[in-house]
Amino acid sequence: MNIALVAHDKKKDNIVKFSVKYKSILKNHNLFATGTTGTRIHDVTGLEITRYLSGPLGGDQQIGSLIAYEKLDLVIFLRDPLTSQPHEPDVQALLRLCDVHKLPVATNITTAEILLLSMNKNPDWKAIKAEY
Ligand SMILES: O=C(CO)COP(=O)(O)O
Repeated sequence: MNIALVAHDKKKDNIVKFSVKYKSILKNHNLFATGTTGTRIHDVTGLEITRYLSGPLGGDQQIGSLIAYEKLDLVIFLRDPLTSQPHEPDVQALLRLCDVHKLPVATNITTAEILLLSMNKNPDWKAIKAEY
């Protein structure tokens, strides 16, 4: 699968912890990330990650472009719901595109675990998307 990993600053420790916990799964997939998130994950896990610009500098839009071209299978975007973001329109645009393209997207860690584990185990998940 092609998986995007993105996290707001207060959620970066969580996405790093998640990446360490699931490194054995993540290493078998193609990983994409916004700049700082990707660097944090790579530095701790050594996972190969295609890194884009930092989110506030256009990285969310670059991930959005991958979504628009249907290049991604899963987006894990650990949002910080308690802090306003200067690039909130970009965040909304990325999440909107996930819905436009019926892309599985997790915005909190519990959903992230459930989606990664179930999609990794069940390669037939694409049939759900195709059915509707
Ligand atoms: O801001 C972000 C998501 O909106 C994430 O960007 P960074 O990974 O560069 O911090």
